[in-house]
Amino acid sequence: MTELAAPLSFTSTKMNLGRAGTVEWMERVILPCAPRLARLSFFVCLPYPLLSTARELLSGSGVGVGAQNTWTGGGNVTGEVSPCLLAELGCGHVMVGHAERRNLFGEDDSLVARKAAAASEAGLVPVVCVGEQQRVSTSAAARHTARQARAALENFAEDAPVLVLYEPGWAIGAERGASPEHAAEVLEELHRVETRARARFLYGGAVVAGTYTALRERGVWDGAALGRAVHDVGLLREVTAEMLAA
Ligand SMILES: O=C[C@H](O)COP(=O)(O)O
Repeated sequence: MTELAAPLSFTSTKMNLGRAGTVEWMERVILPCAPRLARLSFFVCLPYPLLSTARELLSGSGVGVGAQNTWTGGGNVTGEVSPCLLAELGCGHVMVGHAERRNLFGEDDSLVARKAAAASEAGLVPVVCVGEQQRVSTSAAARHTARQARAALENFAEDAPVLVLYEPGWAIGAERGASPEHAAEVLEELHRVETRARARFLYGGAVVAGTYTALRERGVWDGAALGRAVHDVGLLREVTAEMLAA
């Protein structure tokens, strides 16, 4: 069994906070929790225009900065942001293939694969997001998710680090996330198709205190992505304490 010293965690603010809101949130929630967040190798994925501000604010805190999306390289693509620029701006990670991008912009596995490869070549760690959009049976979810991961990482460098985030679309913002049993079966399938030594597996979707422990009891999860759990300092302390103790 693969064991990690401490689980990994991150969050994405999506488009929910402007500049002032992001600064306020970081000062009120992230910086006070920074010592424990650093133990979780925590990073925040932000809209492009806020990356430099965040880098400055979080400098020396141990909390990293990541992007929510990227493109497949550089060149003449109006309106996109290359992974090389993200690396230059100090990002360590970039999300690719989030459920919302697949849903709203029709991003498919082939595009996600090209983005992941380009991100990795630029020195970023891609967070490859996979998961069923609608509620389906556990076996169907496992097959679907494993197929997405296989396609996204088919030509990915064998020795490069990658985070695979299982985040079922239906669990995002839902009252409850996937049951540990459901997630465990999906994870098992993900481990079967993705065997790179430096691949790490995270769960996301309605994560609360207790989620990570319940998942860990049923499989080798390397961490969890936090959404609503990062809105409030008390909640974040609770969830991260539980993760560090798991
Ligand atoms: O994109 C997914 C979110 O980060 C999950 O958010 P949530 O934990 O509030 O459901």
